[in-house]
Amino acid sequence: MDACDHSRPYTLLIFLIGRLRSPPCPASDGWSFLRDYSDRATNVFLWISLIAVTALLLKRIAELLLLWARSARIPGPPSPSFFGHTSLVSCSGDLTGLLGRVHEKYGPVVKLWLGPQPLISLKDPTLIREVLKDAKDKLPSTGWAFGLGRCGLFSPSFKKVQKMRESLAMQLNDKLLDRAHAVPLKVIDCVMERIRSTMDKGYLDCSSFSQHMGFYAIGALIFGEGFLSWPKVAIYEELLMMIANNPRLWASYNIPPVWKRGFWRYWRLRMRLRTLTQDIISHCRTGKKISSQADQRLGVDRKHVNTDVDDVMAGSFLLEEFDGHLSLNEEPCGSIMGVMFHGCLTVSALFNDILIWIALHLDIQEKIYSEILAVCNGSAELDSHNVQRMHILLAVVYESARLLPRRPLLQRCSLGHDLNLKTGVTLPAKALYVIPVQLVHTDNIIWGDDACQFNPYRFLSKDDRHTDISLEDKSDLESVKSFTVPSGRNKDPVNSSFVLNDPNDNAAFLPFGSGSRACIGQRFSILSIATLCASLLQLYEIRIQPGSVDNPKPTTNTWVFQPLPTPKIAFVRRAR
Ligand code: HEM
Repeated sequence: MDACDHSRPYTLLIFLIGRLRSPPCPASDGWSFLRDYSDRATNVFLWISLIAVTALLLKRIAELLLLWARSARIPGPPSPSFFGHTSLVSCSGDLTGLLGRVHEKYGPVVKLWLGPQPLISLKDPTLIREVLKDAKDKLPSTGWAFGLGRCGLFSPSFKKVQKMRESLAMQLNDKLLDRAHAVPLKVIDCVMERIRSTMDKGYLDCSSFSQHMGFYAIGALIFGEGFLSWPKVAIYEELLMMIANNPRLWASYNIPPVWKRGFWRYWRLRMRLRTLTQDIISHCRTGKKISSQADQRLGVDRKHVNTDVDDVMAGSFLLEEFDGHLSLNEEPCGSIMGVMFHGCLTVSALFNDILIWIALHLDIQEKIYSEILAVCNGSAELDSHNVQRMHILLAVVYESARLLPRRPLLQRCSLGHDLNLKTGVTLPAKALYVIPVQLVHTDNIIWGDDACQFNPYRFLSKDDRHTDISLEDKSDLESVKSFTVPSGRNKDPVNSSFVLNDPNDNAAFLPFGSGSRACIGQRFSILSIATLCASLLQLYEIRIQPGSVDNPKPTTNTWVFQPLPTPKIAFVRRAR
């Protein structure tokens, strides 16, 4: 037996105290103790890690089993393998079509398995409204979609976005739309200038023209009109679109695919975009500071000023809103770039669809033109108030948004608690809920037999009867063409004949989502798109260039409306 064994310290502390009190025992040097000690410490650490990882795994397995047991009651096709329907979903490449077939067989609430994760799809409008109201979270995505970094406004957790959503929505819906012009006149001038310069050469590519309009409208909304005269605006547009056209590739990776060369190219573009965004932000801030200093010097109280200057600066108040909500660990440009991407892509896509629809339906285009003349009553002034009275035009915007929703699937999740629906169905917490918007938007039971056709009249009702008007009832709409004003009662020529139904009253109208996470830009987008359309139609007829697409008529398959072809369009100046 070792002579010093009886006094061998067990912990490092006792060892150090022992060393201080008495000289080291010659038979056991300090090193062997330290070696022994580090072995024991490593063992303890490994054991603790093993127990912690096992506990976490067991907890996760227990949660999955519970989720599995709760979801098992929801109807759906049996899971073919351990991986569930994952391969079916990825092989078909058309989740909406797959959900359509499953809904047809199993009813309005169905379940598929994505590995151990249940995906619950809902197709009934009443249930959809309930779920979109109560399920406030979204499942976290990889966040690599645009490589924006932490982006507060589009964060999955409702708690994190709630405040920012509310105040931005207030700015957009109340303050901004109260202004005379939802889209600054300067944006409209820029667009007209582009048409003038391009039309000398011939035809315009519809999608790139719409992209340009969307970019200017959203840029001016966020940064103010100073955005339009910013010297780097063209490079910014090019970069933004280069990144935006590539998102799906990077969105599919859970970790950044650093081993791919394309990723680094994407990374460099994204860094350049971020630098440019910071540049425009400081450009706007400086402009704003200069203007408010000038106000102070001149003793101007902005609240009581209603001039063009006020309009010029008003747009960039959204920037202050963003500033106020940024937390310390958030990337400063994340939310702004998020809105830039989302706003530009959605607004330009909807605008593109509207141009094509009205170019394909010249009769409707003419009716809108008559409506514009009637509402403006000879004046060229198109303010927001006037545009809100253009019911056919607004109905065309709604119908275009309905037929080709930009988000074919809405997703939600309830992180905290199960959802007990009024019908008695319980949706388990942490499952992924999806709404196949395209299926709902093309459902004949909800929208009638012409669900897949372009019929803006479905959003209009006769003033006295308030019933939906379908294509067959078109004769009823002749009065819209002539805009006869009934004597004495109502001097508003359009409202006297027809009323525009609020599309959001219909739970199946979901191009902007619905409920607690609905799009906060809906009102702004509709009004600004309608204003841009009315400004164009006031001066030009929009025509499709013959032969620019093989088949200009859009098609539908069983479940899904196919994207519209992208034709070349011509702007034919109207005779005055
Ligand atoms: C035609 C234009 C637009 C369309 C079709 C559109 C559509 C959508 C859709 C479908 C959603 C998801 C809603 C849901 O899950 O229920 C959404 C979310 C959102 N939209 Fe839009 N959007 C448009 C324009 C805009 C604009 C101009 C802004 C801002 C200025 C904006 C801001 C947002 C924000 C912040 C969210 C996230 C809401 C959240 O997660 O809480 N959108 N949008």
